Amino acid sequence: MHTTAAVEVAGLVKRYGRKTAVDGLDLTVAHGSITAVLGPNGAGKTTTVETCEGYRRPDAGTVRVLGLDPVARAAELRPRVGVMLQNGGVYPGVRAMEMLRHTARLHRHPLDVDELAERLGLGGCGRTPYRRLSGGQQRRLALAMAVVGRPELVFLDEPTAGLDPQARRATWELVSALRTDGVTVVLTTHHMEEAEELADHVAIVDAGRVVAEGSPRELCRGRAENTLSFVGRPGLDLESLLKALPPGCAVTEPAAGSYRVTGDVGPELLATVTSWCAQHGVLPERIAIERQTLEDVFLELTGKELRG
Ligand SMILES: Nc1ncnc2c1ncn2[C@@H]1O[C@H](COP(=O)(O)OP(=O)(O)OP(=O)(O)O)[C@@H](O)[C@H]1O
Repeated sequence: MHTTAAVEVAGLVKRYGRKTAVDGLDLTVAHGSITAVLGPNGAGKTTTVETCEGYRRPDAGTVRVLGLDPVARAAELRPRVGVMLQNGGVYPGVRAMEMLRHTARLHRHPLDVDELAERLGLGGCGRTPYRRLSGGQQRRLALAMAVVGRPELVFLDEPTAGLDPQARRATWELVSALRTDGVTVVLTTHHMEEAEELADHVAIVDAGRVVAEGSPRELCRGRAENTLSFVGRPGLDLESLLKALPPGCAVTEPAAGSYRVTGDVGPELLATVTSWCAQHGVLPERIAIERQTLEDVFLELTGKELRG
């Protein structure tokens, strides 16, 4: 059992000159989980991740990674933490597989390099110099380098930016497999469906702070826009239906015979409503479900206008 979190960020402040990039950010990442950090351009995601990686010193607040200070204990953390930077960090003339083999040799028990390359679709470009790889190939190589040493924790900064659908799928499978192996993953992304598909925990960052967090379902749950509607005979006993529903739900009949249930709309709620209908001899027609997606929640929290 772990007694501390894999990553603990408390009150982090980071400034570049007069610009405050991170402004009192708190984040706790549980061991063995996948945490997605979302936020508009310039929200402070990369700065936060780079501080956790030990590349930047906090101006205020504390950062602990696997219980250690990432700057002071960088040497201890290096073999335990995998890092995928947004921009390569690879010498441009080096061939892809040479780079991966070199990185593998720095670790005691690396993954099988050829298998990993094959899995990420890098098999065909192993002899290509880094600078001639496509943007997507460079990202996949960076991902391979981050995980080849079997780290306990990996930071992935926009791992699927610019990837085609197949490569994105392969990346998702690799990230899921890391969780199965007990690896903790922290990733930043602009793809809401990526966070919904992969993340156990999502932190939405805006203007250098976490403005909302929770599982994707928690973040979308319980909003007025989550509704289940159906049509039945007019004048159903709304109080009786409400009693059957979990706490936090509401039922209305906005027009005669037209019903609206709001709350945590999921499979359980649908089953409860239809079973109540069956018990009361009602055949619900035109059942429709509307749920807020993570993207709706994100836009609601961070605004719809473009940021500079
Ligand atoms: N080295 C730097 N020097 C000066 N300002 C910087 C530097 N790096 C980042 N910034 C500024 O700090 C703010 C946060 O940047 P950061 O890269 O952390 O955001 P981000 O959320 O990762 O954005 P994106 O989604 O565009 O990658 C931005 O306003 C950016 O312009």
